[in-house]
Amino acid sequence: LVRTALARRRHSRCYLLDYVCHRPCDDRKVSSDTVGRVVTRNKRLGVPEYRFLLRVIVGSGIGEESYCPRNILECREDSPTHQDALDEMDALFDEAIAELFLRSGFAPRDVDVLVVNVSLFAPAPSLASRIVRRFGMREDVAEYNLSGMGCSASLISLDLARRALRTRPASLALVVSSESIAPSWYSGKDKSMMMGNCLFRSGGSAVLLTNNPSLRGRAKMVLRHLVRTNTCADDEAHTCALQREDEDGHVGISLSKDLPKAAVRALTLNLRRLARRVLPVSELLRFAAQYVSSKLLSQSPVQAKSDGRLRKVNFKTGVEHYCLHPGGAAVVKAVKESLGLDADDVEPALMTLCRWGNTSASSLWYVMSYMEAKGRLKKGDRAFMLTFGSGFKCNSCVWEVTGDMADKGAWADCIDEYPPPPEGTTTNPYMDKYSWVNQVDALVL
Ligand SMILES: CC(C)(COP(=O)(O)OP(=O)(O)OC[C@H]1O[C@@H](n2cnc3c(N)ncnc32)[C@H](O)[C@@H]1OP(=O)(O)O)[C@@H](O)C(=O)NCCC(=O)NCCSC(=O)CC(=O)O
Repeated sequence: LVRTALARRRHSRCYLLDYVCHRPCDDRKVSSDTVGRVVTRNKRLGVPEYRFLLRVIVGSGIGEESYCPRNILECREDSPTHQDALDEMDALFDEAIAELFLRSGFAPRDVDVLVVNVSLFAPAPSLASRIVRRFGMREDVAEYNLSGMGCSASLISLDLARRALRTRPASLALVVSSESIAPSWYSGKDKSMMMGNCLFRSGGSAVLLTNNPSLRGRAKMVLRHLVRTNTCADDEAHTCALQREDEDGHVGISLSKDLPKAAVRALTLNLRRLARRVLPVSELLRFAAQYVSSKLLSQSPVQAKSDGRLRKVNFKTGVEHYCLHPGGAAVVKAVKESLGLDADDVEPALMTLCRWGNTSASSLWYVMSYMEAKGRLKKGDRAFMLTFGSGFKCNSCVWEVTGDMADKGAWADCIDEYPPPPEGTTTNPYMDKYSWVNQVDALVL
């Protein structure tokens, strides 16, 4: 009985064997010139919208090297075809999944579980079926396809994959996360919906997991905890990232100004459940003692707020690295403040925004890859992954590094260029080219 229990426990572990972040072809890069052309050919927009877009894209910190689908480069953002959406996905499959098999030495027929998440594109047959066919996977592969689950879906897929593995001893799972940008360009002039065009870019990730104890020695990390939280029942939270039509009938994703606030609320709920599993007893006791003493002293909320330590656990006692969803500069800043992090902790998320943009569900794997490429992840370290997504959802997990993590991955040719020199010593390419919109009289154009 003991032996069976131990074997079951061993097989319930979830190891990360390897992962690949998609690097689209160089000719799909979105330079500031490209953005200028896309914006000015939209005849619905005028100087007030140009000024807004300039402010948002400069504030987002996105550089010159993120990627978009070909239909946008070919001036067809307003009339995408079904094939455009399929092409964007196929480019991810053919590059990232193929590289993952090549690097890991596993064959497509070794895969027992396949989970795919892409929010805004759900063709029939599914994208999961498309991958099975494209790579010639086995007839009995358990395939799952998730859509409409937003930017936090990669951890939902991870959760699904690890649960599916539990019923299949010594198996392999492939998790593919992406977002479909090709059919999702917003052409109207509602500010909350124009923001998405500035933030979201093409990307994707392919992640190989196993519960096979004999592969433990080849694993990069082991999954220690995963917690999923949603605030979907709250109206404000539910509508803060919402696909809808504007008043002229243009469809897009509207992002509310309250989104960072909703993210912090969902994060608080998530941490309530995660903290007790991750933090050392000494930190939990310290927090409990301070909480009780602040209650006994009937400390006013103002006093309590002025000394953040009274109210917050020190998360750094439980994890060393922060792999935060790069939803936008304001989202990263809100998380930084509520977790008491420093500039080093949020650098991987901000650099991911700068180089790749917000690639939705796959974003956090680019953040992990940045940390790995910088040589930050050492054996025994724990990395906290935190995602937010429409719903509203906050999902998090903690990995422990068990193997060598020294791959430069998608950052191979550029990791030394990040972080760029501090603001003030360089100029923003968008400001350089388009600051004139802040000077011209709206009536002149
Ligand atoms: C866009 C920004 C980078 C801009 O930052 P800045 O510091 O430069 O400036 P700022 O915040 O003052 O905003 C600049 C101008 O935009 C306006 N503004 C800001 N947010 C807005 C919104 N949601 N809707 C409409 N307008 C908005 C401000 O009022 C201001 O206009 P004015 O000058 O007129 O006052 C930041 O605001 C940001 O990161 N916002 C959060 C983005 C977000 O929601 N990301 C989540 C994506 S969803 C996701 O990742 C998950 C998922 O989809 O599932």
